[in-house]
Amino acid sequence: MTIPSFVVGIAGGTGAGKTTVARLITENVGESVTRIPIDNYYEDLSHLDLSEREAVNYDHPSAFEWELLREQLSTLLEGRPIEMPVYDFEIHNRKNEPTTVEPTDVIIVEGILALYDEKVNEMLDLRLYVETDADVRILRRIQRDVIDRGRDLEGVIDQYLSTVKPMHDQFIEPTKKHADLIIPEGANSVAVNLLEEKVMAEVHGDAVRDWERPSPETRRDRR
Ligand SMILES: Nc1ncnc2c1ncn2[C@@H]1O[C@H](COP(=O)(O)OP(=O)(O)O)[C@@H](O)[C@H]1O
Ligand SMILES: Nc1ccn([C@@H]2O[C@H](COP(=O)(O)O)[C@@H](O)[C@H]2O)c(=O)n1
Repeated sequence: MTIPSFVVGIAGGTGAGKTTVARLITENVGESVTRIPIDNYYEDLSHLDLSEREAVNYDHPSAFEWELLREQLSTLLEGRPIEMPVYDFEIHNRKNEPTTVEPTDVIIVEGILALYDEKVNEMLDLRLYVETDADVRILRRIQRDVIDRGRDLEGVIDQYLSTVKPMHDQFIEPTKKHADLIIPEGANSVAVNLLEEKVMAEVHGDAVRDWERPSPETRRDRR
């Protein structure tokens, strides 16, 4: 049984480079890492038809099933496997079959609101916020949504202006204050190399953890 020793949260706006950072910092540690994309914890919307699901605001915190994420994360932290839901962006819903996820030394929790929920934050050993300019992010998003997620250009633009951008400003960007580190320009190589070394040290058991998370009060005092 593996009890995870290092849980990293990676938040940031759409297209900021969260998935890329997660991939790069873990690419040399093989199977010792588990990635938990919080997209998989979008609420089950099977009770809605496709056109209703298309109209949902997927950037609002209420779109996520936080209780399930908390529960499954703490199960992994106890060294037990979970049945993680799997999300399908083309149908705006979970797939029928979940996937079994075993606990590993390092766990990466990644998504636009990965630093939003207080209870999830408490389970994170390291909180990262990936920050990339909005113009770069929207260009990346258009490309990705049209090519990989089966969307049309007009729909991507409408969604960006009506929900993605306002929710980013209201809910996602403010979670930056919970971050231990802010990574500018997404996958910048200096930050990626440092974090990769840290992840490898955790996996090989020679990591030195000499920090203690400051309480919210101490953080405020430091400003
Ligand atoms: N530093 C970077 N330079 C160039 N392209 C990048 C960089 N980081 C990410 N990308 C590209 O931008 C797109 C979105 O990145 P991704 O990591 O999926 O973002 P997120 O997970 O934050 O939505 C992907 O096509 C990825 O290859
Ligand atoms: N059915 C859905 C669900 C989510 N989205 C968008 O995905 C974005 C989050 O994923 P990133 O990889 O970009 O971080 C989020 O901004 C949602 O708008 C969607 O379009 N459709």
